[in-house]
Amino acid sequence: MKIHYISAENSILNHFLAQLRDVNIQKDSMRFRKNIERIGEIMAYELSKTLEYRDLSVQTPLGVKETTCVKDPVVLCSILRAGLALHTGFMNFFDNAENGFVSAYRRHGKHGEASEILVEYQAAPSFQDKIMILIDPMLATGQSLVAVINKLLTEETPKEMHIAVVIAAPEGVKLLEEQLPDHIHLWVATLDDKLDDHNYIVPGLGDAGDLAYGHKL
Ligand SMILES: O=P(O)(O)OC[C@H]1O[C@H](OP(=O)(O)OP(=O)(O)O)[C@H](O)[C@@H]1O
Ligand SMILES: O=c1cc[nH]c(=O)[nH]1
Ligand SMILES: [Mg+2]
Repeated sequence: MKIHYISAENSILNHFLAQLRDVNIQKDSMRFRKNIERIGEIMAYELSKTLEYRDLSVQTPLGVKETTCVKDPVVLCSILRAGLALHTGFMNFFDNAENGFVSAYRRHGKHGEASEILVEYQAAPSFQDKIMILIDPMLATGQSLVAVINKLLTEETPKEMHIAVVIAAPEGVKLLEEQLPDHIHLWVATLDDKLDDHNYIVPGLGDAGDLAYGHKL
């Protein structure tokens, strides 16, 4: 897997990440969603630098400008729920992209123990031979992303596959490296220290889905 750590050099991205994590600022759910969206825009821009471009002639009122545009169709696909705000940020930049949505949740056993990840809902276009960007802000154990990708890749083969996450735990990065093909790109806004006993990222930010959309039952 090719891993790209976006906050390796200082930028305004760090302001948005700091606000996401801040236990007081993050209580403002509109700001929380907006900051995830802004990070999605930054990640989309960074990722766009690695894509292939084709020539384009643009007619202006005064002449013709030879320029370039993204060569291949892009499919943005996010994992519900927490992926939605990050998805909006990517969509703001890849405005012609097709869009897909999948669900992933952990089924708990009778005694509360965690079992397998179920990927049940899927509403997505074909991504055969396209640039596929899979979006989820939190990479904790990595099990949700592995389950989703294993299901998606049995159906079709994209030209390129990119995974975009905001905060990653080392445990999740390791699982993805072990389980996913080498050609996949992983884009990480920031890498944290570890997981806690409940598989939350430390220091992380808490529960991204709940902070963006409220507590679920
Ligand atoms: O790497 P993993 O250990 O699999 O965990 C990461 C998953 O957990 C979060 O979703 P969550 O299950 O909280 O759902 P939500 O978006 O509805 O809150 C997050 O958005 C990922 O999808
Ligand atoms: O820390 C975590 C781990 C998984 N999902 C979250 O929202 N936060
Ligand atoms: Mg959640």
